[in-house]
Amino acid sequence: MNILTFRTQEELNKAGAGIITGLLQTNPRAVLGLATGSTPIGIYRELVESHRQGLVSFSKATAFNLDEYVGLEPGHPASYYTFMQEHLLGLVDIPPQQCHIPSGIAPDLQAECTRYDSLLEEHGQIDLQLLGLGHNGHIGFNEPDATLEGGTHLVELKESTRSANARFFDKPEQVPTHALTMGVGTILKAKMILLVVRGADKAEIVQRALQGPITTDCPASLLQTHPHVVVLLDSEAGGLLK
Ligand SMILES: O=P(O)(O)OC[C@H]1O[C@](O)(CO)[C@@H](O)[C@@H]1O
Repeated sequence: MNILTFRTQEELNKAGAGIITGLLQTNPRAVLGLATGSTPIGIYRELVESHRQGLVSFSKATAFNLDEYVGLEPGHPASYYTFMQEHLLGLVDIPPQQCHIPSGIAPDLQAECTRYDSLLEEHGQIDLQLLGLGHNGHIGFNEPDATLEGGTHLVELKESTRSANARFFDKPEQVPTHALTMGVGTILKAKMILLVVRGADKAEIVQRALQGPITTDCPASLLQTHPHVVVLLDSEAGGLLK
């Protein structure tokens, strides 16, 4: 595991975008696993800028998003579909048919999970999986539990996750109770994982995830078993590392 700590958000954003740009320059057909939340926004901003400057193209890449809320139409302002359109996918040259995200409004959610896994399977391995980290150690929406799922599945969100994400909604009660998420098995199958964490409020979970016991109580701790993880931290998030 390669842990890099940055003094400024700008340096961190440029480093993250540089890794993704470098991958696309050597492998334009790369399969990217993408994340939502506040954490990747600055990296996406840098990628959009690099694309504007003609330094990187997404035209042959494929994107798979980690997760989506159940019950939100793609056009809902807080859906992860909208998030990705506004922050990256709608701003670069990736064709829409190469962008995938689970549908949270599918009439049969189990069938939707199976469809998403089949699509992932067809594309082989994800080349680079970008991840943020939940305060409770979740990756994607894989919440702490006695067991974790390998493939895409329906998850009931923890109250702490719902309140952490309430800032994206008008009222806290509008935060959906459930989501579809890629499983930990799919995440760990990626060739490379880029975990990004910012802020003092995540320093404790960063320490547990990267240096604590490997346990399903902290899903991100399973990343310790992966052969190629790069972690980008700001100095606050890395403040409790030993
Ligand atoms: O980056 P944030 O907003 O702190 O969110 C943390 C994590 O929770 C999620 O929003 C749930 O999937 C992730 O996308 C994100 O990595």
